[in-house]
Amino acid sequence: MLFHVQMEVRLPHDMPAAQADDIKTREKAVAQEYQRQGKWPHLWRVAGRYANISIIDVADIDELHALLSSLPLFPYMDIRVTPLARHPSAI
Ligand SMILES: O=C(O)C[C@H]1C=CC(=O)O1
Repeated sequence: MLFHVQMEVRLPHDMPAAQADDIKTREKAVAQEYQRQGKWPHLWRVAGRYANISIIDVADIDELHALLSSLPLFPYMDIRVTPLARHPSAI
């Protein structure tokens, strides 16, 4: 199943820089592992915002939730999910 996912990162302004850097380093490793597994085929930065638009390819909504909630930045992200169905005109 494909999901369009928009993630907006909102780190607390008073979070120490070292803690933020550690979370971002761990986030990158986890996100890249999901990409290697083929579960995260698209990851795009939204220009001008600390946000991304992603396509996630997983078996079902429970796996999607497990993936998203495993991300180190999960507690600091506003996440919007749109399930995608095949368009009848798509070739
Ligand atoms: O930077 C972001 O958009 C947030 C998050 C999503 C993947 C990743 O590596 O970081």
